[in-house]
Amino acid sequence: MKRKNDQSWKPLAHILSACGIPWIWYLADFIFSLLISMVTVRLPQMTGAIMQGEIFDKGLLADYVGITVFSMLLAFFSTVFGSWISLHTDRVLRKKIWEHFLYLPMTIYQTYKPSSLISRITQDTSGISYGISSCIGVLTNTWTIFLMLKNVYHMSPRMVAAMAVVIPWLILVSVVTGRFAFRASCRTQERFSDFTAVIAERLSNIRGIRIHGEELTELEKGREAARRQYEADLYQARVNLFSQPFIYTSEAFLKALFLIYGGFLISRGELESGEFITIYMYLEMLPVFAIQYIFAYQTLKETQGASMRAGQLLLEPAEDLQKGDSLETLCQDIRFQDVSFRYGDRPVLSRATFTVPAGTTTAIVGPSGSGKTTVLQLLERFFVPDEGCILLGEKEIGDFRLRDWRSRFRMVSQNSPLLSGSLLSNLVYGSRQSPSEGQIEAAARQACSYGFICQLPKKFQSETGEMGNRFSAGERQRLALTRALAQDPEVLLLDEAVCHLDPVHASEVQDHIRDQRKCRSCVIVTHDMNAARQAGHIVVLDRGTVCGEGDHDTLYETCGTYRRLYDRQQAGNC
Ligand SMILES: Nc1ncnc2c1ncn2[C@@H]1O[C@H](COP(=O)(O)OP(=O)(O)OP(=O)(O)O)[C@@H](O)[C@H]1O
Repeated sequence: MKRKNDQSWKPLAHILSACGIPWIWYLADFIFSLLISMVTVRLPQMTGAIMQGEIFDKGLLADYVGITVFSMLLAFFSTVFGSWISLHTDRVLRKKIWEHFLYLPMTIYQTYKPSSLISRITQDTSGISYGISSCIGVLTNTWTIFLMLKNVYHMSPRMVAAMAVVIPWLILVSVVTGRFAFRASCRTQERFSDFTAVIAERLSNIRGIRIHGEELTELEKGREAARRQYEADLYQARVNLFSQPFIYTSEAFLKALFLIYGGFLISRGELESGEFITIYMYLEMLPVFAIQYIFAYQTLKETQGASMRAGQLLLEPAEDLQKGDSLETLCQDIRFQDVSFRYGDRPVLSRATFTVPAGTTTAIVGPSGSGKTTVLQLLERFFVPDEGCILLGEKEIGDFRLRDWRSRFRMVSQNSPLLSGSLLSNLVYGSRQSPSEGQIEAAARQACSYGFICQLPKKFQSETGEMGNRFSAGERQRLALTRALAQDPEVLLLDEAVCHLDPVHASEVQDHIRDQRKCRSCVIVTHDMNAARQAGHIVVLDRGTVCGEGDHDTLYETCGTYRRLYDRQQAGNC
């Protein structure tokens, strides 16, 4: 990962080229702006002519009024059109970034806190569209200045030469203030995303805060994040404050230079008074353009800052769900062969070798933290082994099309969050062909959720609340099981899938699942040794290594870890 303050333009360039920005509309806006420029340059010329004595020329006066009204109308439409394009660009960028987020590999979510990514979509996009508009403004200004200089050249070539003197000063001011603006923008973006992350994480876990009575601690954390945000905002304000003297000095410098020099040329008879008025009106405009240049450079640097993290994420390759061989069915054994895996620098699995036989229930048992859930994550291909390989028959599972592969599995985990929406929308979530009402009802009966769903006033149309928080953990687990069973996957992955259920419901659900398991492969991760005992095949993990594999009787005889886990639970049950 690159340094956060790396002032590279690559992420911005990537965003601009890859996100489907509506360039054709920007081109139209640009052409529109050029038209405005031509009118803007024409008006001072007409004013000069009128002041030079052509006040009684009715045609000129009518033209003057007409062009003034026309320029106002153009400016109005240009503003409306420009705002619309910016809003449209925001929408396009948000869509693209969201799409990319959905397909980023899970390893990226190991690196970035998901909640810190929120502002990449909500805030940074506006900075980028604003930057594009500023660039168009710069091009239009350049064109306007060119037209002005051309007109001034016809009136007095010496004035044009005088104008050229201030350009290096403008460049210097732009570069110096722009670099500070870039740093300030990076800092503000980072702090804003940290602040968002802190608040988002706390709000989604508000119950936990109340349960533990940690309101004061969290208040302090929120305050700290707000303080850091305040510091960054203050820095940005200081940069703006520091820029102002530079910017206004350039304006004063420009005006003074031209006025003095213009007056000098008039006194020598090298310039007409009407021409002087035209040039003076241009002079009045020039500092405004100069300031726009300076701010445009600043804005561009801010845009660079805003695009840095969103762009870097867009540069991360997304998972390709379509690449690889198609997979009709999973009717072969899956074999882990010398698989080693680490989260960052934390080793989790070490040369793990075992088999998940097809059409059988495999239980993965072992002490807490031994790597059981990680095995399921590797099976789902959320991660890839660092060493070794996972084979389906003779082929590496990475060779199969990811979309095909994942569609064969359905996982129910310890925490089975639902998405906000109706119960029904959650139960059909992820199914390629929506299960029929009958299938859903049958699955709900097997997962023991049918009873409590029927008691809800709106039954299957009931709202689930954020992350399903209108249901208890046990109910959420039963709903997650209902969803998995209704979708009838080839392989069920159950990670402590009944751990939140009371013993009656747990054993009822387990009985139903056991009946189901007869016709499909199932991998269960469990601390319930009685449930594990009933599995056809058991894998024992201890601190990331496989220390036993086989059925209950064999393992009880040969594997010390298994025997200890089993005996201790039986003793606890007595
Ligand atoms: N996303 C992660 N990032 C870093 N380390 C992780 C991550 N997930 C798990 N770990 C670590 O990897 C190890 C194995 O975790 P895993 O969840 O696979 O264990 P487990 O056997 O399923 O544990 P449990 O029985 O407690 O659910 C643990 O030490 C855990 O702290």
